[in-house]
Amino acid sequence: MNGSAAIDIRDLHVRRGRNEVLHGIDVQVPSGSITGLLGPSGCGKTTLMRCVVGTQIVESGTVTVLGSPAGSVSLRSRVGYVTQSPSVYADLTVRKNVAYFAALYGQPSSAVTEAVDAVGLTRFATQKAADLSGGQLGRVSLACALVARPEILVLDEPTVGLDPLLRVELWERFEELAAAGTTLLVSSHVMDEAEHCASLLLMRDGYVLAQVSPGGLREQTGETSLEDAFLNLIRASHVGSEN
Ligand SMILES: Nc1ncnc2c1ncn2[C@@H]1O[C@H](COP(=O)(O)OP(=O)(O)OP(=O)(O)O)[C@@H](O)[C@H]1O
Repeated sequence: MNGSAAIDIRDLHVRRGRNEVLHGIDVQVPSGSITGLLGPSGCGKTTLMRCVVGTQIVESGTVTVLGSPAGSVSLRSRVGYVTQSPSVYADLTVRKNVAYFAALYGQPSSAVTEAVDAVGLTRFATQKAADLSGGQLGRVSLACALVARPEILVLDEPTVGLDPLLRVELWERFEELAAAGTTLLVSSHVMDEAEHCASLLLMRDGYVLAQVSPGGLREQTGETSLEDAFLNLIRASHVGSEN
């Protein structure tokens, strides 16, 4: 990690429908490392990611990405985003889906092979996306983002529905990307995945309770399990409690 912030979020308030769902978030995401965004369903992880990629209307505050306001045209090829619902062309094969994005971003065919391999879909490269399982479709989406070789990768629950071996392999891939300088912001509600992250953003009910390393979280709470440590932090924070 080189120490500078790739993403700088200041006093961010976001409203969705009638409710404020992010309540003054202040966060700096370090470049060239993996930051895990963790918290229970509905706490605001996707909303925060949408702010980073510039697809969310914000009420107030600032989101600066690689020195520019989130959503700037200049960031389009520099920031990759993989949503929870896969967006791929059903009538194209796995390889052609990825090749399409490679062409958009001027990447060679070797990058296509590499991206398909990185998500464990080499065996399915010539299969139509329409004939894949949900988890496999998600991986095609991921390969489409990887092939562009963005400086920042924002991944919303990329390992949901994957078998344990593939999950481990994907996290290894994320670690390789971070080691090569890519900044990854990865959401999950599985605490054991937190172990792979250099920094954790622990969210609850629209607040960031802490930004801390896995080791720091253990130290701060005196717990050995990250799951227990997070619970400990939630109990201490009173966020979401009625009194
Ligand atoms: N389109 C919408 N209109 C109104 N409220 C919304 C909308 N989308 C999300 N919300 C609300 O915003 C809050 C944050 O949702 P968000 O999807 O960011 O949570 P999350 O942590 O990503 O959840 P999950 O882990 O289930 O994906 C929730 O209370 C949710 O009900």
